[in-house]
Amino acid sequence: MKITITDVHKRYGDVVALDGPSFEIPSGSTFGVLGTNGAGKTTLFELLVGHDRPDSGRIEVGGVDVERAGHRVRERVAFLPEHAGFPPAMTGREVLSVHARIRGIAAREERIDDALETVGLTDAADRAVSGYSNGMGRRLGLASALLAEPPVLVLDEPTAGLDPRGVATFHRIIERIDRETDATVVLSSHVLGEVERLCDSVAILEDGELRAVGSVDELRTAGDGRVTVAVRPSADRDRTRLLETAQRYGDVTETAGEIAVACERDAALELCAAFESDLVDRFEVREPGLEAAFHEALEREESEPENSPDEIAGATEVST
Ligand SMILES: Nc1ncnc2c1ncn2[C@@H]1O[C@H](COP(=O)(O)OP(=O)(O)OP(=O)(O)O)[C@@H](O)[C@H]1O
Repeated sequence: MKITITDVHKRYGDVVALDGPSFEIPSGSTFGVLGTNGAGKTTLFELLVGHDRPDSGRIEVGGVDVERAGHRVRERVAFLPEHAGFPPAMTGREVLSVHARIRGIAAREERIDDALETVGLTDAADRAVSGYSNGMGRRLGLASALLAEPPVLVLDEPTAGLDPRGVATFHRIIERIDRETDATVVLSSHVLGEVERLCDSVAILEDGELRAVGSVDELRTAGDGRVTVAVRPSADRDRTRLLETAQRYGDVTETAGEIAVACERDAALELCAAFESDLVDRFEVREPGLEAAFHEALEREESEPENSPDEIAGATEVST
């Protein structure tokens, strides 16, 4: 089901949470909403699922205005909020049973079994939720969202706070939903690698404004095309020499012991040759990706002089 967002504005007192983004989310796609902290992602989702109303502008799901649809929007859109809590003494199955009854879902037992199976909680279904891990709790929230077999599924930072195994499990579930259903999945994330892996298309928000929108491939290639050469020094004492070499070829950043050089593709080959191999422990050439496109989209639109690229990068909590 296609989603159309048109010139949506939302303020909370003096804070402008959304400042007129307009874009379309194609039917059946997996769509990522990326943005720095406070960019307006959750606000957009709250409006999209009908929990709140825009001050102006319009959001349509399958041609129906969300505001006018009122509570009937729930027939079209299911939501996994960032923080979902459940009564700890209930079992997972009991939680879903209550949710299904509240929503008037037919063939409840069958739907509950299907949802539990999709999120991999069949074996834990009859255990109390108090004994669930963080990841299991998130998966139970997703199962609840799936009960109504919604044409649109909105997931607010579905993997935030999960350990790597929990993240991988969640990715597999989303990929399965993508493969096996026609649902349009809209998710937000700070993790660019996750969006790159799961999503067909992406919108980048900052300060409530749309900075970029398009398919992941389009945004990747819209970047400056530079590759990143990443190396780890064999020993800490070799860092300075490697840094001196790297700086002759491109823009250098250092994180967690890794030296990363963003440079032209031709320069990358020369740089690889210039590094003295015995000084380098690990060596990798990374193709341009969404991360570069993301930073570029934010920097291109940067208008406030106090928002230096460093500050923006520092505020994004970006990881790959
Ligand atoms: N209920 C509210 N009352 C007041 N201000 C709010 C409220 N909800 C959001 N805001 C403000 O609106 C702006 C957008 O917030 P929002 O939560 O939508 O951003 P976000 O992109 O989801 O951020 P994060 O990645 O940190 O979750 C922020 O400045 C936030 O402080």
